[in-house]
Amino acid sequence: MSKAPLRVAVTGAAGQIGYSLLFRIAAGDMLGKDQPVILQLLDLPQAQQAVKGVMMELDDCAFPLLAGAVATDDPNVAFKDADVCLLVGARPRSKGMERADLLTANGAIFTVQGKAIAENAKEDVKVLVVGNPCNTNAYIARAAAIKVGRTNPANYHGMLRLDHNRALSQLAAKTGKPVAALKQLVVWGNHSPSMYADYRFTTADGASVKALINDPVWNNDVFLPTVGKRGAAIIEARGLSSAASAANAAIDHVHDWVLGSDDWVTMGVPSDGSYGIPEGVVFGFPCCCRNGGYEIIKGLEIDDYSRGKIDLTLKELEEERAAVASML
Ligand SMILES: NC(=O)C1=CN([C@@H]2O[C@H](COP(=O)(O)OP(=O)(O)OC[C@H]3O[C@@H](n4cnc5c(N)ncnc54)[C@H](O)[C@@H]3O)[C@@H](O)[C@H]2O)C=CC1
Ligand SMILES: O=C([O-])CC(=O)C(=O)O
Repeated sequence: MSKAPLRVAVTGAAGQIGYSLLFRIAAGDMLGKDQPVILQLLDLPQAQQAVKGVMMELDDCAFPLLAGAVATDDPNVAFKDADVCLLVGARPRSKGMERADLLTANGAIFTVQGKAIAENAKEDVKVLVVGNPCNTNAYIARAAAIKVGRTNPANYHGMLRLDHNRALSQLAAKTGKPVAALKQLVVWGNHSPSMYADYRFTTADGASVKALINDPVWNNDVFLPTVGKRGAAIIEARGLSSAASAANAAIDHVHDWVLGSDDWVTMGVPSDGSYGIPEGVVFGFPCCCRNGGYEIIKGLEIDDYSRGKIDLTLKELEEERAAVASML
């Protein structure tokens, strides 16, 4: 017997990431090849015609798993009974624009959407914020949702998976090992150049990647800036932000959260106080997923270098948090 469809709400459905994301969700890449889905697409009134066009193309793919699709400009309709919400819609950073400028522009959007999710979605809804600045937008949506109650505050995430995947790829190139051989990577902190991609625990076919590379100068001067500034490098090259790789990372994040992971995955999750990160701050942590839930991996040793990096990215998040405090 086929499974009952799950409802997936996607905001910013007419945007670039939306265009890379929706077809893969409908093809079963996110929730499984046996899991029917209903897409609930939210975008601004002026983008509704474009969303209709995307829906026409979804029709034309004749996806066997696509059990329905609706388009709306009303968050209460988009999030109704949603099992998963992907909050992609936001004002994207354009060439030369600072992330800080995005904070106020996006704060209002995520207050409204957090409230609408808490009032309308399933009680165990899983929410992933992609729209930047995604950690703080997730923090805002979670704060608005907590005021309503009903949903699980632990289920409001920000997306660090693109940073994780970028770091994996750089490490594979450096070590000459296939991506699939690399295990136990973590990217701590904010989805911004301040993030700290940490391969001290990473193994390649069981061997220590840190020992294989054995090059702290490369780590500090090449690896971390390359991963941290990759988004800006893509914008510089394409004139547009990274859409296909961001969509891929969103699919990876939700896929592993729902279906489980056999390796560590980096997720931007509300801190439970682990590693000295204040409770509630949405922070990139090493996680493992099972039975539809996730856990922060505890007890990893934090050396002085790492503590410095983690504190730096936390400081940035604390500043973002202070900047939006009056909106909450
Ligand atoms: N976390 C991550 O790793 C990454 C995040 N991003 C972020 O994702 C976001 C989306 O990027 P793109 O798809 O390239 O942008 P885009 O500009 O192509 O699309 C954004 C869409 O969101 C819609 N939108 C704006 N406000 C909305 C609202 N209040 N409700 C619903 N829809 C709304 C717009 O009408 C547009 O269709 C940006 O904030 C970008 O910075 C991009 C890449 C990676
Ligand atoms: O800065 C942006 O808008 C794009 C982004 O987050 C990334 O590619 O990491």
